[in-house]
Amino acid sequence: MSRIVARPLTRENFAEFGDVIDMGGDNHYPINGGKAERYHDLATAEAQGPNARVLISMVRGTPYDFPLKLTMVERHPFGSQAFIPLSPRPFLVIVCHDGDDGPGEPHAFITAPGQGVNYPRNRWHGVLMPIGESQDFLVVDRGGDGSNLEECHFSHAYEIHLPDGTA
Ligand SMILES: NC(=O)N[C@@H](O)C(=O)O
Ligand code: NI
Repeated sequence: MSRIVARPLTRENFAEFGDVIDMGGDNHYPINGGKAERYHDLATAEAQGPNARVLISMVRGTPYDFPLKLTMVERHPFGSQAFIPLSPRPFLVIVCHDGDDGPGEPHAFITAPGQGVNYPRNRWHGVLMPIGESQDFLVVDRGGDGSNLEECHFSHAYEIHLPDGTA
């Protein structure tokens, strides 16, 4: 089984896959007379297809055991999907570029505590994977008619490891 070790997620190394949702970017400015700072335009929510609209939901995810046997990734053909953690804990992010016939090799990242991600429409990704304990997330994705879920089961599984020292 191919072994993949997750690497720390940064704006730079995740840029080819999607958007990072945190306060580490440069696009921020004061609002409300200086009583608040807005971290602006971190990601775009995409919603296409019949009766499409952008949804804001919450998800309580249960943790996965590691090393993880990754057998499947999914994508959403009609819209993007963002996961913003409501607690300052890292979670695992799996993404793939498009391959010749389905997803390419998986790339595994571990977020910084509190960091969220946005998968653009049709980005292959692993399902939500908390680490160590249950974690709540805000989810921004697409609602509407039609099937917005496409799954791909790999012909061979991948063994996903967390970096040494991850809780
Ligand atoms: N179905 C759902 O809300 N979540 C998945 O799409 C996922 O990416 O975890
Ligand atoms: Ni998804």
